[in-house]
Amino acid sequence: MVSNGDPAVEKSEFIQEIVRRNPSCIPERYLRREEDKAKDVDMSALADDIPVLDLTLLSNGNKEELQKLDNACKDWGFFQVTNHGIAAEALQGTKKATGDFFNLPIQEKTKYSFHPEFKQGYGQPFPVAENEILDWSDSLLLLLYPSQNRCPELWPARPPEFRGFVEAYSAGIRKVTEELFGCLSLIMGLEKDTLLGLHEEMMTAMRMNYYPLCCRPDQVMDLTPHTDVGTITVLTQDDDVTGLQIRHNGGWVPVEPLPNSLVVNVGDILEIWSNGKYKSIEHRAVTSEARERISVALFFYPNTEVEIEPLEDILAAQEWRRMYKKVKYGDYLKQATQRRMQGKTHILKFKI
Ligand SMILES: O=C(O)CCC(=O)C(=O)O
Ligand SMILES: [Fe+2]
Repeated sequence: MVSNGDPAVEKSEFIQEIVRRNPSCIPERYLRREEDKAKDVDMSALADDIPVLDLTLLSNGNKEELQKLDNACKDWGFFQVTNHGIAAEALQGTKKATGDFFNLPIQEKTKYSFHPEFKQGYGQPFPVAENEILDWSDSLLLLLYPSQNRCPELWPARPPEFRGFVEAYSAGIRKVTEELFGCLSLIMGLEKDTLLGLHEEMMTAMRMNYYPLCCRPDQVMDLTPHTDVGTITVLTQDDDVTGLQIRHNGGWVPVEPLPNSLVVNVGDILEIWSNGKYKSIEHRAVTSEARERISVALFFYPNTEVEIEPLEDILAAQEWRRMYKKVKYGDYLKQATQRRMQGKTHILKFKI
């Protein structure tokens, strides 16, 4: 019996609090279904095949590396990036500040509780249906760019270095992202500044994920399988605990942390712009060890007024038909945030 049946515990919104009160309790609402577990196909043997790219080579126009980027986006939708120019101290400091925030007393953290109107803050960002199984994670979501989307009152004051790290880290990751969009534009046969320009104003949101330890990690899901709804996502994760898994050939492949590297994935909008050439891949978080884990994801997405559809130049160069309808990004985002992330459900609505 893993659930202790205490209704006060079962209603708590923060899994970290539930674990703190009783580390051996797994409330019913967090237990995975047996039939879902039975569908898991372990493909960890392929972990070493997930591409690792060198950003300096990419930026210098190295043909072989650019070809690897093209293959990575086509075949995996995920890759790791080294030589990206972000100092190890900035990466480690951001993760440490994230951990320090989550380790504050709950009364301190709830000062930054999720604000439904501003759509950011600490806590569950999506409405959850009564019968839905909950994820074994808590998160802090902050909208960073454009700066008028910021809610300074939802930026934690503790630890004191939190704000400085987020500012420096997100500025560094935006530069990496701009560089990647330049390289992607070139390999898609477009002008170098096309993809960045298509955003009109590149928006950025940051989700800090905290996965508390679990006495029976096999019984829970840290983060439900989903795709990201922007153009690309750049993530930094703990160096010494594997948790992120990606869908590949019907199974799940772990993304083994490569210290001080970044994990990048294709989001739904890049899949649409490329008319399906690049894939927004389902991913999830699980832990096989009784360990806590942290990840920090930066999501990049276009201005909400931008009309999203397969690019004309791409269609002209492809042998297959147009695969997605036109949609205003704000409408895409609205339908995607009305319910919890789940599989590829959002993009499927716009498939022709
Ligand atoms: O924690 C991870 O590695 C994955 C996080 C993620 O997929 C997300 O925040 O969208
Ligand atoms: Fe994600």
